[in-house]
Amino acid sequence: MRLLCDLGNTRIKWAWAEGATLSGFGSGDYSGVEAYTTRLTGSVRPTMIAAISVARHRNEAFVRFCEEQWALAPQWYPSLREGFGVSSLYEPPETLGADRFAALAGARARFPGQAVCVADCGTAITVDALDGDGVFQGGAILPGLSAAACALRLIAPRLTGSPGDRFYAAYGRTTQDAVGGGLMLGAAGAIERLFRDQGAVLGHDARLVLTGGDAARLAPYLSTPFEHVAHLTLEGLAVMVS
Ligand SMILES: Nc1ncnc2c1ncn2[C@@H]1O[C@H](COP(=O)(O)OP(=O)(O)O)[C@@H](O)[C@H]1O
Ligand SMILES: CC(C)(COP(=O)(O)O)[C@@H](O)C(=O)NCCC(=O)O
Ligand SMILES: [K+]
Repeated sequence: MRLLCDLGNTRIKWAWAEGATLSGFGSGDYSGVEAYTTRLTGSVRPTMIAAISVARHRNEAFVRFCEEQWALAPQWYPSLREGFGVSSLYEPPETLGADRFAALAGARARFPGQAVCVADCGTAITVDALDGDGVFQGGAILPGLSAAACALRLIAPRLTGSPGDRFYAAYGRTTQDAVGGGLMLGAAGAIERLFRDQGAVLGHDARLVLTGGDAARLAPYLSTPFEHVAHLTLEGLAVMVS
């Protein structure tokens, strides 16, 4: 079995792949001595390790871990101009985050021939336009929920706390609720606006797909129809290795 890993800025996510079939999904953060390693230690030896990373400073410890655990070096999958059904208009194409490219490859495989807007709600939120011919038309990057909360706290220390798991209205009556509503509705509104404007290059039958660590938390705030695909980036990486 292959081990697929996605090193994001907040967390590493992984899955085991047998062909296109994924199982054993896991995730871990980078706290302590790279806390994720305790969850992967003792796993069966993968036949190969495929990885993408947008957190270059985490790569060295990851490579060392793979070497010590399984005597294997991960194979890295960067963004391409062309490949796996995706043709990228990003300039230069290799500067597109590898997670964004993999998610597009995942979208192409899951929804062949269809226009898809991929909203990946992680450390950053990326909203990417993939047309029905597989052309990546471009996208947008904005702060993710935790990043936005953290930035507010840093610059305006009275704005403590970060959004919890309950539903926030647009009319918060405490600082906490006002920040919670602003962050959640702001992010959801931004995704919907970007999706709407991407209609100009995607056509109006495009589908909206949400993925990433905050997708489930943002889902109740969207009024546009969408699909939640929890592991789209790893699905794309599975396509890229097979
Ligand atoms: N167990 C968790 N640990 C850390 N963040 C989590 C967790 N579950 C959900 N999140 C949320 O998911 C976001 C990170 O999403 P993720 O897609 O893993 O990001 P990245 O790919 O940038 O590392 C965080 O900003 C946080 O709000
Ligand atoms: C935009 C990102 C920071 C998102 O990363 P993430 O939130 O998944 O950690 C990452 O895809 C990245 O570093 N991209 C490189 C810049 C670009 O895509 O233009
Ligand atoms: K990501």
